[in-house]
Amino acid sequence: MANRLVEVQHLRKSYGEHVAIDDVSLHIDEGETLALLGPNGAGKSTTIEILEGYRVRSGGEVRVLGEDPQHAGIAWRAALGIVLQSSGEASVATVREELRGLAALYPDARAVDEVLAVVGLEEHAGRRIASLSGGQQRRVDVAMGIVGRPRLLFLDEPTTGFDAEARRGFWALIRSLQTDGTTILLTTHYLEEAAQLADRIVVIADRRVAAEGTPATIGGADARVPIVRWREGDAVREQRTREPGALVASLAARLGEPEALEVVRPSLEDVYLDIVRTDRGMVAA
Ligand SMILES: Nc1ncnc2c1ncn2[C@@H]1O[C@H](COP(=O)(O)OP(=O)(O)OP(=O)(O)O)[C@@H](O)[C@H]1O
Repeated sequence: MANRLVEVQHLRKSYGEHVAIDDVSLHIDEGETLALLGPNGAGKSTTIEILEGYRVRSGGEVRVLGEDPQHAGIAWRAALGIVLQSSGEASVATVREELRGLAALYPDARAVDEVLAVVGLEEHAGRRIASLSGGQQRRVDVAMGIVGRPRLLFLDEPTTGFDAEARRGFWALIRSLQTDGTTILLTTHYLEEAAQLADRIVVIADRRVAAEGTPATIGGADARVPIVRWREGDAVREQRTREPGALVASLAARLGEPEALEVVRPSLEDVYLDIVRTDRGMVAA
């Protein structure tokens, strides 16, 4: 049976009168990457920071690496890698100095040069962190999260501010950590990122888990039914069908070459938006 590194049951957190999360249950098995998705303010950072031991929960059960984060000690913390949503003040130390200092605190740290190469910061190793661009500073955050060779890595919106090429590079980095067996909890607003990296996805909306599944199955089979779209006179027509080929053939028989014909398979982003809108009681577009 898979080794469960994270187990959350009926988690609840309120800030005074305001209930931020009401009933969140999820788990992560060793070696898995779980993406936690949800609209702004849904409670993703709150959930992650409770798992990291930075916030005190109001109710429910939480086990991370077998311990309750509220009472876990320094050895437990050394097994975690944490990339917070914002890193706060940028250090005046150089990238290499900062990583060396941090690596010295861990029992089995990665070599600093290896980490610099992996996050693509070799050429900037001698620069002060405060002088780097936003995307480069984010890579430093990721480097600091992985230098201790964590068993469990928390990535809270890690690629915000990355350009498209840097984001692809980051995905390659995460894949290499996955190959090494690192277990990862990721939050992101980039649905393509979740589709690329996650083994499983949990969507939080309206303070609860609204959906759970793999990138290919979340939202149910009906959410993936292809849409055939074409123009007929002035009107754009569309029809959802499990047999798009047959529909296209019948359109071609009736109309000749149909204008503006396309067959669209809903992306994870389409499915996610349906889940979130349905949860808010809105009619899915
Ligand atoms: N320290 C705090 N005090 C009061 N309310 C808070 C605090 N931290 C978060 N909240 C509230 O709790 C809710 C959940 O916030 P959280 O930051 O966990 O959401 P999120 O899903 O991470 O959002 P985003 O995608 O915007 O980062 C929000 O309504 C937020 O305003």
